[in-house]
Amino acid sequence: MEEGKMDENEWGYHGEGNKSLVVAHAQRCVVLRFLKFPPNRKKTSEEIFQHLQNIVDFGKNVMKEFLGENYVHCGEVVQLPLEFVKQLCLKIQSERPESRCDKDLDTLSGYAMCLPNLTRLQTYRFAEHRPILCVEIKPKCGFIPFSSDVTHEMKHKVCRYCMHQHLKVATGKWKQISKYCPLDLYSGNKQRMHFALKSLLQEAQNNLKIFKNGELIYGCKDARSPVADWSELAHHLKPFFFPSNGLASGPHCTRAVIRELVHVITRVLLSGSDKGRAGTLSPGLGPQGPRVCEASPFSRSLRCQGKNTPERSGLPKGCLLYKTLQVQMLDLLDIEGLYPLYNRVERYLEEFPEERKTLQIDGPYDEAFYQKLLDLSTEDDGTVAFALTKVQQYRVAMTAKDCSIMIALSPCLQDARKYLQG
Ligand SMILES: O=P(O)(O)O[C@@H]1[C@@H](OP(=O)(O)O)[C@H](OP(=O)(O)O)[C@H](O)[C@H](OP(=O)(O)O)[C@H]1OP(=O)(O)O
Ligand SMILES: Nc1ncnc2c1ncn2[C@@H]1O[C@H](COP(=O)(O)OP(=O)(O)OP(=O)(O)O)[C@@H](O)[C@H]1O
Repeated sequence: MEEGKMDENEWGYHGEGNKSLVVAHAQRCVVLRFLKFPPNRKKTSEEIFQHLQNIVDFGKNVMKEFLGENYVHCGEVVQLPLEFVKQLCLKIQSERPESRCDKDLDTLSGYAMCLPNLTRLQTYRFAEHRPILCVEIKPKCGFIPFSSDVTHEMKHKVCRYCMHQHLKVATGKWKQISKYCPLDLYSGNKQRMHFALKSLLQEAQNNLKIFKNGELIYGCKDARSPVADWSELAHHLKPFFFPSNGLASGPHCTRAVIRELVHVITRVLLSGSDKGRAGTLSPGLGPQGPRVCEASPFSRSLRCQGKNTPERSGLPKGCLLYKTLQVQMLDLLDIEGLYPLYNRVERYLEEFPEERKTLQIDGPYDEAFYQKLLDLSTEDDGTVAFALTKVQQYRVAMTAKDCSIMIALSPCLQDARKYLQG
C-alpha cells in the first residue's frame, strides 16, 4: 500500500463490531481495520500501535498455530496519513448503524491493520472477474460447560448462546429469539447442521452475513433492520445455485436455492484437511459435556415426537469447525472455576507489578507464550504459573468463541453446469 497517496474516495464503509471498524478498497481486495474507542478514552499512538501489533502476533503465533496456516489471516500494521483517516472518518459516519455509534474510530494515531478483503477473496482456482459469494458465520460457543466448578444446573443443560437469546430480546437488541443453536451446527450431523444454518438464515442477528462481490446483501445491522427477505436473497443467489428442480422463480424456486446454499455451506464446513495443532490438544479435549442443548428447537421437537436425541455424528478431525471447537474447549474450568485463578494472578501482580512483563501478561505473543498454552492439566498446585496458564487459555478460548468463519464461493469453469468451489 502506498501510504503517501491515500485517497479516502477510494475506500468505503464495510462493517464494524464492538471493537473495530472496517473499510474496504473499491478496486483492490484489501480492507483497513481501525480500532474504536468510547469518546474521551484517550490512548497514545504508541499504545494503539502496540495493541494492533499484539493482535497481529496473536493471530500469527497463537491462532494460526491452533487453526492452521490457511485458516487465519493476520494482516499487518500500517501507518496512514492523519488527514486521510480524518476525511475517511467523516465520509463513512452516515453509514454506520446507530447502535454502534457509542464508539468513535481512532483518528489520532494513524495506525490500522491492513488485511485481505475476505469477502472478495480470489484464489488461483478461480478465473478472474467471476462473481464471488462470501458467507460469514459467527458460530459462537459450540459446547456446554463440562467443568465441575459450574454451580448453576441450567448451565449444564442449556448453552450460553441460547440463554443469551432471552437477554438480548428482553433488552431490545434483537426482535425475536433465534432457533439457531451452536451445538446443532457443531454436531457434525448433517440434518442438525441444515437446521442450524436455516435458522441462521431466518434470524441472522450478528451471526450471519452474506456478501456478493464484496457488498453486503444479507444480514442485519441491528434490531431496526428490515425483516429478512428470502426471495430477494434467492434472486441474488440464482447465478450461483441454479435450482436443481429447474424452477426459475416463485416460492419453490426460493426454497430450492436456499436449500442448495445450506447444503454447500454444510459441505464446506465439514471439509478441510489443513494441518493445525488443535488436533494435538486431544485427548484432553475430546467431546465432553451434553451433546445437545435443551433449548434447541431441533432437539425439543425430536423429544416431543418421542425420538431419541440425534447421535453426534462427530465432526471430521481436519475440518475448521472441529478445530475451532477444540480451541474453544481450552476454557476447561468455565468462568466459575477460572475467576478465583484470575484473582490469584491479579493479587500477585498488585504485589509484584514489575513481573507483568516477565510473565507476558500483555504479550509478546510469541512461541514461548504459545507453548505454555499446551499444558491442559487441571490439577491446581496453588502456583501463580498454573493460574496464569488457565487465564491465558481462557482468553484464547474466548477468541475462538467469538471468531467469524468466512466462506468464499465462486462458480467453477470445469463443468458446463454451475458448480461451486469453496
Ligand atoms: O460475550 P458474548 O458471547 O456476548 O460475545 C460478545 C459479542 O456479543 P454476541 O453475543 O456475539 O452478540 C459482541 O458482539 P456484538 O458487539 O454484540 O456484535 C462482541 O463480539 C464481544 O467481543 P469484544 O469483547 O468486543 O471483543 C463479545 O464478547 P466476548 O465475550 O467475546 O468478550
Ligand atoms: N479481512 C476482512 N475482510 C472482509 N471483511 C472483514 C474483514 N475483517 C472484518 N471484516 C468485516 O467487518 C466486520 C467487523 O469486523 P470484526 O468482527 O473484526 O470487528 P470487531 O469489532 O473485532 O468484532 P467484535 O464485535 O467481535 O469485537 C466483520 O463482521 C466482517 O463482516
